Amino acid sequence: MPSAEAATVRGVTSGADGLADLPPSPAVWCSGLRKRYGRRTAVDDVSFTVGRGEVVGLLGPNGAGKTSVIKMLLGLVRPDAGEVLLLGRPATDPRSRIAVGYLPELFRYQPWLSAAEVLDLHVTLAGADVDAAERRECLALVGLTERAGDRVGGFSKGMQQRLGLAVALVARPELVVLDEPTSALDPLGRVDVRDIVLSLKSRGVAVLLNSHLIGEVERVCDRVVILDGGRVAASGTLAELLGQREVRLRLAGADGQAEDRMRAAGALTRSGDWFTVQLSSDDDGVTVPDLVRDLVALGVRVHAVEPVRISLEERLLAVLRHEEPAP
Ligand SMILES: Nc1ncnc2c1ncn2[C@@H]1O[C@H](COP(=O)(O)OP(=O)(O)OP(=O)(O)O)[C@@H](O)[C@H]1O
Repeated sequence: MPSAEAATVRGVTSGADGLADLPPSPAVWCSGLRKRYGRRTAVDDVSFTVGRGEVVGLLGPNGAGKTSVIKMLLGLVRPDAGEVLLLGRPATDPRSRIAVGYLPELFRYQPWLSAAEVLDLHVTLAGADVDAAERRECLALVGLTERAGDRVGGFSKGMQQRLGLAVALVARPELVVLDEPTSALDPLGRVDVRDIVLSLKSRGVAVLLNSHLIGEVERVCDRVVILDGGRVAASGTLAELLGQREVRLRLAGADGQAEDRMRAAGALTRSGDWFTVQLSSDDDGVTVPDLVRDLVALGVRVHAVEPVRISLEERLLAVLRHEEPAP
């Protein structure tokens, strides 16, 4: 039983004083989301969760339904069916969105206001207690310190997207929803967003990230939900989706005994001083460390240990081309 469920059961069975043991509600919980536009089904029976402090990537081709799902989560589009809980409250309750930051796919801010004034406006709208120093820090985080007093009407698209990110972050959210946050950003800006997402995660803030930049998703996300034709085509942790199929070892002094030990871990191939061991799909994560320990004990010098797994891009393409069964 997953630990969260176990904790829930503990909390319920241990009576009133066990309430403190209850795990916090997920940042996002949605079940059976469905949306049709005319005769077109945009979203069909979509369910997933984003845990507290978890970074979840939403992937899928154009028109897969990613933005429609995000809008339904945030109450911007009414689902035809399904339920949403945000930070433990039904999404139909406006209070569910108090601690949610959102960067929309299409962002536009009041062109007559300065960047600092846009932030002030959003702090007021959120009813948050964020002092002037913290607002300045937020603009600094997205690289807009120099432009804080400039009118947004004169901003480039990338600068407006950076401002949108500051708007999403300024009221100290517990959940941040980013819909293609780097679509207008230069490579440095993309790295900034990656760092910001990782820093949110380290502070326990949950992030739902919709991005076509698969490398970005692979670097920052704990879990991925792949949508295709409005449905969840695959979902899971990166380890579940990508697996660890092989390990490559560069060894010196590997004799027959060392090769036998490697064969015990999986099928072995050799090219010079590189050895590749195929791992079994139900490997519980101890095979490689145990193997390295035993090789060292046999007097082998271990120069390199490289896990080999498919990239998220390869996995995504395989799922979308129906080449592999979805996990
Ligand atoms: N307001 C709308 N009216 C009619 N159809 C819509 C509307 N919004 C979305 N759709 C349709 O719903 C489907 C899903 O669109 P959505 O924008 O959710 O996809 P997406 O996965 O975010 O795509 P992209 O990666 O191109 O941004 C598409 O077929 C789209 O044409």
